[in-house]
Amino acid sequence: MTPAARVQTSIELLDRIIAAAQSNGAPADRILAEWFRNSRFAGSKDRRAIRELVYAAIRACGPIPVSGRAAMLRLAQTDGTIGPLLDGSNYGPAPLAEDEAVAEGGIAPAWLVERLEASGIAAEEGQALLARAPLDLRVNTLKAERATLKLPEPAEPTPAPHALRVATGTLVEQWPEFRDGAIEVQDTGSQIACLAVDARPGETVIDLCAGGGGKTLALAAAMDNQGRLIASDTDRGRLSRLAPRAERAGATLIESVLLDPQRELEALGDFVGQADAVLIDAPCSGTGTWRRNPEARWRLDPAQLDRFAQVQDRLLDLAAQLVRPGGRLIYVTCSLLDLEGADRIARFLANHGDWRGENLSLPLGKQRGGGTRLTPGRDNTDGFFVACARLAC
Ligand SMILES: C[S@@+](CC[C@H](N)C(=O)[O-])C[C@H]1O[C@@H](n2cnc3c(N)ncnc32)[C@H](O)[C@@H]1O
Repeated sequence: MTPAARVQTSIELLDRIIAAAQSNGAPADRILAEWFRNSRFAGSKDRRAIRELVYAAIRACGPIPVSGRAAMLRLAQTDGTIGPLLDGSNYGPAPLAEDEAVAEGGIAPAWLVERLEASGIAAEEGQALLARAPLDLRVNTLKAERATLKLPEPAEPTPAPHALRVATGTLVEQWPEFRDGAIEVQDTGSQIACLAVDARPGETVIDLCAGGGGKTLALAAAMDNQGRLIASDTDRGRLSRLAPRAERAGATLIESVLLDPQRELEALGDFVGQADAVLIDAPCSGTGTWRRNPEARWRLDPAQLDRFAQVQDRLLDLAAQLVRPGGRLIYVTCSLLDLEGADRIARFLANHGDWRGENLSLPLGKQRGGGTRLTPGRDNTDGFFVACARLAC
């Protein structure tokens, strides 16, 4: 493909990504993967260039752009190589017309920027939300140790005890160490959220919103396969991804429990008042993960944020019923908004007099309200809010 054809293809893909964001359709990654699958004429260099152009254009626009071309024109204001390619050549984009729409820049739509600022995320912290995310691994202590593990490419330790950082784009899934379960891909922030659970061998631990089990696997390793580890979720598809991952990781203690939405306690009845710890990795806006999913900024609205907060409150109340006297619950969201972090744990503690907030001592992050917040700017992790509460004995 010519460089101009790559730009035009990126514009067309951006149109699809914008339409999908407006209709709650497929995420950008899936739209790109599908196009690559169906466009055999595009070689690996074309694919890499198109992916980079598309993501750079998404990052360049704050609010949702009116069109892919408007997004590309925005990017052209900072990337001088694009303008000359708007030349009307075969398969290339049409030349620039007078008064063409150029998308607005910025970090996010204005209402969301306001919410972030009110939550203490502005200036450099705001810019960092759109940087490129590093690629972190967790060494699975059921199979290996960070100090002695040999990997095919250089890897640097991060402040999480089992984490290693490798060059972004490294195809770790092809490494024998990945296939053998010695390593998992997991952001350092996510690993630190698991540390907050302080799961011990022999305990009964519930990972209430386990999804595909990213955190469950870290808890299994912390428990050294001893005790009971319940992985529950309402999403059958996500939960079904856990079993093969657990097998690869040698995590043998995990019990998966599919929950019925609104009737979660029916499947978890045996655990009422029994768990030493319940992790609530709650569904949220994902504002802390924009480095990986920058178009997620275009999918949020204020009503949706309020709905997330309601679900988070419900899950906190539900989890509290599962904890034994003296046990703990750990509340986590990958959001930087106080509405989904400090405000939620404050409400929980205000409504449950027999629970106390507990300070966490974590290798990264800074106190925010009744919890610890990790941010892409300060900690170079995904953004997380993590809080711990303990039930009186
Ligand atoms: C942030 S994701 C979890 C990610 C996962 N813990 C990991 O580390 O990979 C939130 C999960 O909550 C689940 N969820 C939503 N509503 C739920 C409910 N009422 N009970 C349990 N899980 C729920 C979603 O299906 C989703 O998998």
